[in-house]
Amino acid sequence: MIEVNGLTKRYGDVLAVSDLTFTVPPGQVTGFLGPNGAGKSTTLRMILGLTRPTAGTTTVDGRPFTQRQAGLHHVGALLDAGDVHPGRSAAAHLAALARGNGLPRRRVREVLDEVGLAAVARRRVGGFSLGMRQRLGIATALLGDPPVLLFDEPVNGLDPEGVRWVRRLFRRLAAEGRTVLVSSHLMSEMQNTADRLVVVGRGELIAEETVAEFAARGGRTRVMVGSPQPDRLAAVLTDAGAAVAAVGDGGSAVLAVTGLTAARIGELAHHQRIVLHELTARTASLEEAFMELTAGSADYRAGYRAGYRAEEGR
Ligand SMILES: Nc1ncnc2c1ncn2[C@@H]1O[C@H](COP(=O)(O)OP(=O)(O)OP(=O)(O)O)[C@@H](O)[C@H]1O
Repeated sequence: MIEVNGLTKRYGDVLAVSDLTFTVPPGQVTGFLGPNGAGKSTTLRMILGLTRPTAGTTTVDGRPFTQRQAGLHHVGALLDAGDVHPGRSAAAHLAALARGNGLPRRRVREVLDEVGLAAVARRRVGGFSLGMRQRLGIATALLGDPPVLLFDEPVNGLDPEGVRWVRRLFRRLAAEGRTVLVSSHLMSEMQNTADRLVVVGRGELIAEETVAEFAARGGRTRVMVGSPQPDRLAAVLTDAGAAVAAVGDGGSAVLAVTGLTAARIGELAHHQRIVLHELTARTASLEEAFMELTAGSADYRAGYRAGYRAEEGR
């Protein structure tokens, strides 16, 4: 179990992490999601005691990680896959870590097998692809057979087969009762892997919930409405309580409307004698729900009043 309490990190004017509180329970995969720069890496580094918090605390199984004597036995982490001496072989890199942490030599062979690098164990890491480096980073995290595992963007550089493999690995580690925290900036990577999500944006906690709860949020429907009279229509719909955003770039204006059914929008338009060219209900994907959540969907209403808020794509 990882507990993060009121965690804050300031770099000069930048508030990288702001009063963050969440827990990561054992036996589950927790996705740590947020756009680039949201503060995920900084948080992981603070959990590991590599970065000192400006305020707040983090504990691993009840104690600050820095108070743990045998680090790799307690927490395994993949932070930066590039952080390996390029002249060393994968086996030599892992053997040095095993020695330094009092781990049996056989663990090197076991984790190399586990991550599929046994055949290239003697090759210099400098010649490894990004995907192979990620696998080596995962092997390093597994080396001490720890109950708590942190992975920072582990899927970067992996091919589709690698992505499937890493998903199965995380699920198995959680099924063994371990605490697994995996950061990503893509919802699509997490929706088939994680049980729970901790979502951050601009250093702040946005949501902490199960993927099922998040999916319910993602299942929200919005209605795409095309009209040659978008300004009047948008005013009518916002007055009726809807959130309205403009979609696309010119041509026939299309509004993305949430908070009213397609039938109600049609009735309102008819009542106000506003012409409609399109009226289509769309269910948002989880990725869209995530983007909307992290972009601050509350801006939609204000966004319309200040002029349309342009959205990309549909
Ligand atoms: N050592 C540092 N000095 C100054 N600013 C930093 C430092 N480390 C991080 N930051 C800033 O803190 C913020 C959060 O960065 P962080 O790397 O934790 O985010 P992230 O969610 O991991 O993003 P990414 O997915 O891009 O890695 C960013 O604005 C970043 O520029």
